[in-house]
This record gives sequence, structure tokens and C-alpha cells, in this order.
Amino acid sequence: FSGTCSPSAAANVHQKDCFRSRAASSMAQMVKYLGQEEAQHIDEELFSEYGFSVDQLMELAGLSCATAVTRAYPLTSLVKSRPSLLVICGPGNNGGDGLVCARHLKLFGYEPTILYPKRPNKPLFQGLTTQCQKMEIPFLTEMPEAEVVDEAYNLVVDAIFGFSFKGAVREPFGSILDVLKKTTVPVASIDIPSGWDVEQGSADGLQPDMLVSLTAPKKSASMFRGRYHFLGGRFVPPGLEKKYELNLPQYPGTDCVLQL
Ligand SMILES: NC(=O)C1=CN([C@@H]2O[C@H](COP(=O)(O)OP(=O)(O)OC[C@H]3O[C@@H](n4cnc5c(N)ncnc54)[C@H](OP(=O)(O)O)[C@@H]3O)[C@@H](O)[C@H]2O)[C@@H](O)CC1
Ligand SMILES: [K+]
Repeated sequence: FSGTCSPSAAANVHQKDCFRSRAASSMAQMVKYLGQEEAQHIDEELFSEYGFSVDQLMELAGLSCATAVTRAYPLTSLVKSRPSLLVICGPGNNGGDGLVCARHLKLFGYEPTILYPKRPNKPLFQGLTTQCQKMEIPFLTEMPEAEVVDEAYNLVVDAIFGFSFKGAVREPFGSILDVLKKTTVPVASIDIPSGWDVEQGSADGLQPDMLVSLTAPKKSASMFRGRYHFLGGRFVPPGLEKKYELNLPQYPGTDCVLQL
């Protein structure tokens, strides 16, 4: 990969992004890092008080994640001959974001493959799965070995757990995360690096190369050591931002992501 800030192809565009991200970094210091309960309250309020539906926000969240992938890992930077990606989806809304993200990545010219081992019996997730199948995105039936992942894919998108994760990881996700910790291919985590405590992080857990924080970073994001931290989910109404004192930085122009 050529990093976003390296003097590589398309250097002008990337350099502009770099300066912008430095400016954003100083602004980002003021962004509020949310605790688990606070993140859940904001989520509930978006639906109950502000009248959003889950699929609306999931679409915007997943689109943000796909856009962030294109910024950090543009098609021209991929080292394998095919622009292959593995998207691993968990049993909750984080997994739904992953399905949306995969669909947009396919539209952006990548070749995603999905692993979705625990599928909720709800129309929302069934619809998102059908949409991916109709887009000819292949679904795996089991997690490949670490060497196979490294061989076959340029990037793994981690959409296993988000801000509702709690306690010790249950199967089949424990084994999947064990494989992911052995891979060398970069991992891009949606909202939380999966398996991390939402507030405390995890010293011996997954170490993703990219994190896309949705709405606002969660407290564990201060432990993120990867190269790319993006803010996404540009859907927060000003009244809600004010109430929770989120201090969100201004997204550039019409962009749906901002590099922190
Ligand atoms: N406002 C926003 O920013 C928006 C956020 N959005 C997204 O939603 C995400 C939050 O989604 P969420 O609340 O559905 O929960 P999530 O984290 O996916 O996981 C819950 C699932 O995991 C399971 N599970 C839990 N612990 C476990 C364990 N130890 N081991 C194994 N399993 C465990 C749990 O199972 P259960 O406990 O119910 O059996 C349940 O099935 C958020 O991070 C963001 O990505 C957008 O879509 C829309 C707007
Ligand atoms: K995740």
C-alpha cells in the first residue's frame, strides 16, 4: 500500500488530504470520546426523538466506511492483482454496517467477499444480505486460515462488534478474531476494533490499521495505534450534537468522512 501521506502517485490530492487531516487533528482534540452508555443513548435518541430509521442511518454509516476505505486504500495502491477484500460481519448493527459497506465497495470497483456466520432473523438484515447476493458478492461459509487470508485479500473489513459489545467473546467470533490476530494483511475496523472493551480497549487484542468512528469516537479510540482514524456517519442533527457536547469537527465540503 502507499499510505495516504506518502509521496506516491496522486501525490497532490493526497498531500492536500494530509494538510487537511493535520488541521482536522487539532480540531479533533476537542471531539468528545463517548462512553458505551452515552453512545447507546445517542443512538436511541436518533431513532426515538429525531425520527430516523435504522436502515437510513446504517446506509449512511456503511457508505462512510466504504468511502474511508477508498481514501486510505485506493484501488491503485492495492498490491494484489485483484482488488479483493474480506468483509466480516457480526450479529448486530455493526454487521449491518459491514453489509452496506461491502455493497458500496463493490460499486466503487473493489471485489469484496463476505463472511456472515450469525445472521439475525430480521427483514433489515435479510434485505441487506439479498442486496449483496444480487450484486454477486460471494459469501464464505467459514473463516479461512490466516495464511489463506493473507494470500487472497488486500484488506479485511472488521464489522463484527460495535458499541454494544460486552464481556468475553463468544463463538464463533472468538476463533475468527484469533485468526485475524495472526494475519498480516491490514484490518479496517468499523466503529470499534472488535473484541475491544468499548471504553478500555484491549492490550492484546486486534490492532487494526484503520478505524472508522461513527457519530463520534468511543473512549477506546484513544488507544488506537493504526495509521488511519476517520470520523464517519455525518448525520447528527445540531440539536443532538449540542445536547451531548460532541464538539464534532466540520466535515470538508460535502464529504461524508473526515480524517482525524
Ligand atoms: N448512532 C450510530 O452511531 C449508529 C451506529 N450504527 C452501528 O451500530 C453499532 C451498534 O450496533 P448494536 O447495538 O446492534 O450492537 P453491536 O455492537 O453490533 O453488537 C451487538 C451484537 O453482538 C453480540 N455480542 C455482544 N457481546 C458479545 C460477546 N461478548 N460475544 C459474542 N457476541 C456478542 C450481541 O449478541 P447478544 O448479546 O444480543 O446475544 C449482538 O448480537 C455501532 O457500533 C455502529 O457500527 C449504525 O448502524 C447506525 C447508527
Ligand atoms: K468492528
